[in-house]
Amino acid sequence: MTTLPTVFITGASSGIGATYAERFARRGHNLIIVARDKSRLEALATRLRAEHQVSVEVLQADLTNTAELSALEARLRDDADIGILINNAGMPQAGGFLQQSGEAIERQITLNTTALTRLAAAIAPRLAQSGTGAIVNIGSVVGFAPEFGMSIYGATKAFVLFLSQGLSLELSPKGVYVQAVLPAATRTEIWQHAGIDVNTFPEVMEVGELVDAALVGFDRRELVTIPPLHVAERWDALDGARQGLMSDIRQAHAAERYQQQH
Ligand SMILES: NC(=O)C1=CN([C@@H]2O[C@H](COP(=O)(O)OP(=O)(O)OC[C@H]3O[C@@H](n4cnc5c(N)ncnc54)[C@H](OP(=O)(O)O)[C@@H]3O)[C@@H](O)[C@H]2O)C=CC1
Ligand SMILES: CC(=O)[C@H](N)C(=O)O
Repeated sequence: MTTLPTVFITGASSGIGATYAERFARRGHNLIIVARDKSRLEALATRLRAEHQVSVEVLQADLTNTAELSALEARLRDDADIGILINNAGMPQAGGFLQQSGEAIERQITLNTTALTRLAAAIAPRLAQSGTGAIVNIGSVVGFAPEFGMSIYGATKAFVLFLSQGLSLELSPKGVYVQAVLPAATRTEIWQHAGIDVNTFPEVMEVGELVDAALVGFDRRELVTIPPLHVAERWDALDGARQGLMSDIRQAHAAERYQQQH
């Protein structure tokens, strides 16, 4: 019987989520794995139970379905064994802004931001109450890069970073660790869903390397983990510039360049 917290992982039927499941099972954590494809989840669960002697529960859910999301929220609120949430499920954007239907936009924003936020909100009060636990949100370097031409996807990932920074400020004083993980191109099925041949990219990270690096950041209790960023000071400079900008915001008057010329 393990005393380690149970890890609740969304989007665990493939790619980064399935790899997190494998890595946490290897560390001896019991798991709750969530996605729409039940047979893939069951196959993963069977393998992890056999290889690592951990308990793995499968929850089939579409996170864009309000009733199914509500059931997951209730579980996160009530199950005191769950101490780590890996908010990983996400979908890419196929095509540019002009190619998006209203339904596709809503689905992507719902999955990548609303569901992620609601699941974090469901578990956070219990973790804050107990003064322990972790929330890991999977963003993307695309959230830094409007130049990449994935405006909606990138905006959802910028949201994930902002939310994680805000949650960390609010929750870390209460003992809850929040991590934003920002991968760049990683070899998973997401690229097929985006209609992009990942083999045409000059560089792609293997998913095991990505998750192992993210877990190094997790173990260090790092707030923002960007495995493909080789010069860590770049992030420090960006965040420092943001804070510098805020220190130059003066609320009483418009800046001189916006003053009417008389
Ligand atoms: N691979 C990459 O290059 C990068 C990925 N990321 C992010 O990493 C995360 C994981 O993606 P990745 O592993 O690459 O992609 P995959 O497509 O391999 O995995 C996506 C996972 O999300 C699940 N999922 C998709 N839609 C829903 C839904 N409506 N409800 C519940 N689960 C859903 C899928 O399962 P199912 O279909 O069974 O529901 C699957 O398990 C995403 O948030 C992605 O944006 C960030 C940067 C780079
Ligand atoms: C399809 C993508 O854009 C990818 N998931 C990424 O975030 O780099």
